[in-house]
This record gives sequence, structure tokens and C-alpha cells, in this order.
Amino acid sequence: MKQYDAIIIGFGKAGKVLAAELSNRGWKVAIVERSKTMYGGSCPNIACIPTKALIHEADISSLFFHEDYPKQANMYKQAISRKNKLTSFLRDSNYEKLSKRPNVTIYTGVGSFTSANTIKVALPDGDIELQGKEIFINTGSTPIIPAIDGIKQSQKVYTSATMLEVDLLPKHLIIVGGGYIRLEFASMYAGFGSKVTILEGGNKFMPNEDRDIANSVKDVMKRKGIEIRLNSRAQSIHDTNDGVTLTYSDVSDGTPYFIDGDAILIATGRKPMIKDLNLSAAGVTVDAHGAITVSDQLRTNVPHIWAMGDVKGGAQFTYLSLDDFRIIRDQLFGDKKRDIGDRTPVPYAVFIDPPLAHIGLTEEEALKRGYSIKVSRLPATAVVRSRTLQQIDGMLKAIVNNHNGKIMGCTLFCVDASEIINIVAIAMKTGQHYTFLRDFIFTHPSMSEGLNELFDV
Ligand SMILES: Cc1cc2nc3c(=O)[nH]c(=O)nc-3n(C[C@H](O)[C@H](O)[C@H](O)COP(=O)(O)OP(=O)(O)OC[C@H]3O[C@@H](n4cnc5c(N)ncnc54)[C@H](O)[C@@H]3O)c2cc1C
Ligand SMILES: NC(=O)c1ccc[n+]([C@@H]2O[C@H](COP(=O)([O-])OP(=O)(O)OC[C@H]3O[C@@H](n4cnc5c(N)ncnc54)[C@H](O)[C@@H]3O)[C@@H](O)[C@H]2O)c1
Repeated sequence: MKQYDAIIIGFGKAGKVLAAELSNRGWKVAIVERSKTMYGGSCPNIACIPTKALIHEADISSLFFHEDYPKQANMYKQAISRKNKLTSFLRDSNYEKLSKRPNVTIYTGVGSFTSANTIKVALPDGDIELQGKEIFINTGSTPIIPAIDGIKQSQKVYTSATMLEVDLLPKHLIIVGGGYIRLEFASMYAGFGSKVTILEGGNKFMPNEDRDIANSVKDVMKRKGIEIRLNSRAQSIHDTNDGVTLTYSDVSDGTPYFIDGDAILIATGRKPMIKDLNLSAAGVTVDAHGAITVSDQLRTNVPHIWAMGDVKGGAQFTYLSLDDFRIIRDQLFGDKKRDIGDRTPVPYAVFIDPPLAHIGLTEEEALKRGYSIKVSRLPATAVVRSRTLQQIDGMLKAIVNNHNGKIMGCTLFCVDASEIINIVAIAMKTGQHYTFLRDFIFTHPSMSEGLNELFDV
């Protein structure tokens, strides 16, 4: 049996950076990845990067083509091909960065525990077993597929990953779900020229956002021709000669409805990917959602086995998987001060058009928690840069604590929001008074300078 200082199961964000770090420190490392199409993990292959590349392509397409399906479909086909080149490039470079290291071995096969220290890898020419002193699980997450009649039989039902492989632009895309993926794919396919209908089970659009923000997003989406149907529970799916029909019922009164489309995207969340790990052989425990239970320092209940990224539950972001790596590095080689508890506030960005980014508390959350707050709002048009970019949709919003002047939250729904939120994040993380951003010298014209006015509360 081959012996390693560390075995990493899953070539995700945390796993690949950890492999490089351990290798730099002279550890003998095995990294196990189930598929040769996934070197580098979800982000560069099926998630963040291909979607953001296509969202950019959709923005360009929407500038040039309107109501001209052949041209839009052609642009989409080319965009998918360019996306494939990009993911292939990133996959290769991710592979090479680790494969060129003499003390790192990449095994391409499904990894599973046979004991707390041994991992079986299913290779094409038979299984092998590896023994590791420390074992790191970084197997990510997988889509949750709801129980809808006919969903498994249909050839027109896609997940976010399989949808990205389709190079024929759907004329009508139906999206079932209520989270980030439905927003990004709706905005993207509408940009390419598809009609998009979103079916959501809940009765509130974007329930975690303040109503003014959610309404602003809804208005922009509606203007782009995206239809949002709330209270809609998908019941059955069946393929037709020229597409697919989805039957759904109105949650409030049970009324059935039918909708015809060319493709259905299922975006109903993702669950930790533990299916093949055989965790019981190692005695590693999971919670009620199937997430590997970890301490704040990311150790599982078995001290030499760690879990990082989506597989341990919680918010699913590449940058949190990266931060999990930092916590483990600190536990192994540092002063052991880092843990999950010290990383708030964590911003997020949803790459719709314009992007939506948020950090900290919303107005509703701050009021619910009994804070005395000042709220400031600014239409995107008030920032002159939005006019030079011809992207005047959206609004900016900030929440400031009345007692100590600290920034409690900020939501930006405007061009460049995904970049500017990081400035607010730095101000919050370093505990700045709101006047720090009110009086900061920003370049001009920029969207960041909008923070001067936004924080003039
Ligand atoms: C469509 C989409 C868009 C997204 N966009 C963003 C975004 O813009 N920004 C952002 O921050 N986050 C985004 N996310 C979330 C982000 O992709 C994930 O949070 C992140 O990739 C998780 O990384 P990870 O390190 O947990 O594992 P992953 O990167 O998922 O890697 C896990 C790896 O383990 C492998 N694996 C699984 N089981 C086994 C096994 N038994 N043996 C061997 N290998 C195994 C898998 O094949 C995979 O390569 C998006 C997600 C999706 C689906
Ligand atoms: N820009 C980004 O950072 C980005 C982009 C895309 C995805 N992601 C990550 O990927 C993860 C998965 O995204 P997602 O959108 O699939 O999940 P999500 O967890 O964000 O949202 C899933 C939604 O589907 C709804 N839902 C569940 N079952 C349903 C059903 N049967 N019918 C209708 N609606 C149903 C849920 O109420 C929820 O609103 C997210 O956790 C997110 O962190 C991040």
C-alpha cells in the first residue's frame, strides 16, 4: 500500500491550494479526483468561471442582437465553444500546477474510505489503496433534484452543469428554483435572447433581500422579458415532439397550469457530495443535511480527517473554500488562531445584469435585531459613471449604526457592484466609521465614488 503524509479527496478549490502548500513544505501528497473533466474542481469547470464567461458573452449578444433568433443562436453557439476552450485551458493548467511537483501524485478515480487511514481509489485498471497520515475531504456539492413526475425520463431537463453543455439556444427556458443559479441563468439566457420563465415555490421573490432591492431586481428582470411566477410547485414533466411541457400547481389554491418550453433548468439547491465516500468506514459523522460535521477549525470528529468547502455544509462559495484552506494552513503550520468564526462579514455577488452584491445586515434584519439605524439609498443613475457605461439600472443601499457610526450592511445593485462591495467589505472588516467611505478619495468617474454619496447618511 502506498503511504502518504496527506491524502486529499477532491480536486476542489481548497484541495488544490492545500496540495501545493503541503508539497512546498515537503509533504508527500496524493490528490484523488473522480473525473478527468474536473481537475481544478467545480469553479473552473462547471460553476463560477464558465457561467461568468457566458454572462459576459450574453451582455455582448444583447447589445448587438434583438429578436433575431438565428443570429442570437449563432452567437450562443460560439459563446459555448469559447467557454469550452476556457474551461479546458483552466483544467489543463490546474492539472499541470500539481502534476509537475515530484511529491504530488494525482489519482483520477472515485475515492472512498476503507478505514480511518486508508482510501480506495477506483482506477480504470482496478482499485488501489492509499494510506494517509492526514486526510482532507474536499468533494464539493451536487444538485438536489426534486421529485417531479417524469423528471428522470425527460431529455429536456438540465442541471446548471449539463445546461452549459447545450449549444443550441433554447427559445424558451423554464427555470425551477429560487436561488442564485436561477437569477444568473435567467439573466444570462434572456441576454442571449431566450424567453425565460422562472417558477418559484415561495410567495416572495428574493425573500432574504429588502423589499426595495428585490422589487428593483424584479423590475429590471421583467423589463428584460423574464417572467417570474411565484407560488408555483412543479408537478410533472413530459417531452413533446418539439419541446417539453411542465405542469405545475398554484401552491395557494392547487389550480393546475401547463407551460411549454424547449428546456427546463433545475436550480433547487445543492447538497454535500458524500455519496461515494463511505464515511462510515472511517467513522466520520454527518449532520441531518448530509454535511460532514466539523469543528470551527475544520476537523471532523476523527482528528486526522478534515473537511473543507461545500461538503461541510454552510454557504457555498469558492472564496469560502479558499478560506477553509487558510484555516487549515494556520492549524497545521501557524499560530492556530484562525477559525470559521472570525471571517464575517462575508460578501456575496450575484452576476445578473447589473450585478447584485451584498454584505452584512439588510435593513429588515437590522430592525428585527433591534438596532437603531440610518438607511441611505441612491439610484444607480446618481453615480455619473453609470451613464458613461450606459448601465443606469439599479440602486445602492447602506445601513449604518446610529450609536457608533459603524457600517452594518450594504447592498449594491448596479454596474460593477461585484467589485465595489469588496471596498465596503474592507471598511467593515477594519471597523471603519461610515465617514471613512463618505470622505474617501476615489478615482473619477468610477462607480466606487458613489460610496461617497451613499455614506453621506
Ligand atoms: C452554476 C454555479 C455557479 C457558481 N458561481 C459561483 C460564483 O460566481 N462565485 C462563487 O464564489 N461560487 C460560485 N458557485 C459555488 C462554487 O462553485 C462552490 O462553492 C465551489 O466550487 C465549491 O468548491 P469545493 O472546494 O467545495 O469543491 P469543488 O470545486 O466542487 O470540488 C470537488 C471535487 O471533488 C470531486 N469529487 C467528488 N466526490 C469525489 C470522490 N468520491 N472521489 C474523488 N473525487 C471526488 C469532484 O469531481 C470535484 O472536482 C457556483 C456554483 C454553481 C453550481
Ligand atoms: N454568484 C455566486 O456566488 C453563485 C452563483 C451561483 C451559485 N452559487 C452557489 O451555488 C449554490 C447552489 O445554487 P442554487 O441556486 O441551486 O441554490 P440556492 O440554495 O441558492 O437556492 C435554491 C432555491 O430553490 C428553492 N427550491 C428548493 N426546492 C424547490 C422546488 N422543488 N421547487 C422550486 N423551488 C425550490 C429553494 O427555496 C431556494 O430558494 C448556492 O448555495 C450558491 O452559493 C453562487
